[in-house]
Amino acid sequence: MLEESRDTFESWFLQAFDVAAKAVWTSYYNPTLSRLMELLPASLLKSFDPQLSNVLKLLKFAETCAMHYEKHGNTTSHPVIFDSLQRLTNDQKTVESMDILVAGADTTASTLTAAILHILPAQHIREQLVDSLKKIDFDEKGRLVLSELEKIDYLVACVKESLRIGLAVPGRLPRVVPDDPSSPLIVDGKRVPPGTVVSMSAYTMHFNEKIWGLDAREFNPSRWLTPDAKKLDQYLCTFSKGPRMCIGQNVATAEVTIVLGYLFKSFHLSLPPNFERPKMADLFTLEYSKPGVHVNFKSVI
Ligand code: HEM
Repeated sequence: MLEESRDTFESWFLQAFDVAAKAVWTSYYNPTLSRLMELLPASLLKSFDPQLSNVLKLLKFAETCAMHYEKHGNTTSHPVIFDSLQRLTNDQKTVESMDILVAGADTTASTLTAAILHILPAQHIREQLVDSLKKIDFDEKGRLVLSELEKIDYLVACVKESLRIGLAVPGRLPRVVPDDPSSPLIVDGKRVPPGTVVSMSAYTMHFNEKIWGLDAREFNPSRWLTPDAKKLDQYLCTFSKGPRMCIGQNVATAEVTIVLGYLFKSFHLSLPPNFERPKMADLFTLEYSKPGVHVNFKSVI
């Protein structure tokens, strides 16, 4: 993917995400249209919108991954997701593969964009982060070890604050109230009938001043370093909560920790003088307008 374009991060893979993301609200609010599209053959769909061919290519890619496992089994030295999906039909395996590809890419990228956007203009935060990273060194293979990075409190605080303010999935996540008389859903003293669709959002939770204080909308990693900061963890719902919460949350947190650690240890990063903040749009995941965030890199070594 990185090799596809020399000067930009454009790739068919990411274009497929853009098209799929834009279709999310159509399928939410116009389920009949999205059901109709499911019935149409791929060739016809492509003639409606040529960009859809990248989504179909992504689906094909997911199918190839699932079929590769079917034919060869696990060819790696570690467990893979398909080991746990053996009860599913081939179509279901393809959809699960697609789910993981889509769920894990833009969300993590969006969180890192938020981190860069907030850390670079705030000199005191940037300097404190760079300073905190002096506690560790690259290993003999030039890598930063995750378990060592996780011991750097200020980096961990920056990661948590990026997950909070970046809220890569900002909107409401619907749930159906179960029919369980032993544990009815009571809100403000009123019983919500079973079958009702209810939802809450990371957006309302993460900007609630009663929880985070008057600076709820500011990027302030230090809020995670106070003596009673542990209690804030329960209000961080970037990955949702409960049985359907994100299965990739540990991978995502590790990725953000490693990338921030690596970037701020290896480079002097700065925003160009004519920098303009990209616009944000809630397309189920939080997307930033093109061309994204341009950053000046200067090697530390
Ligand atoms: C910062 C990065 C990420 C964020 C903010 C995020 C957020 C979320 C949220 C809020 C949900 C719940 C959706 C709902 O309740 O309807 C979810 C589900 C999911 N996420 Fe993530 N995610 C991230 C990274 C990842 C990664 C790296 C993977 C895979 C490697 C992943 C795989 C999944 C899957 C498969 C689900 C569906 C789980 C289910 O329905 O049981 N996510 N994610």
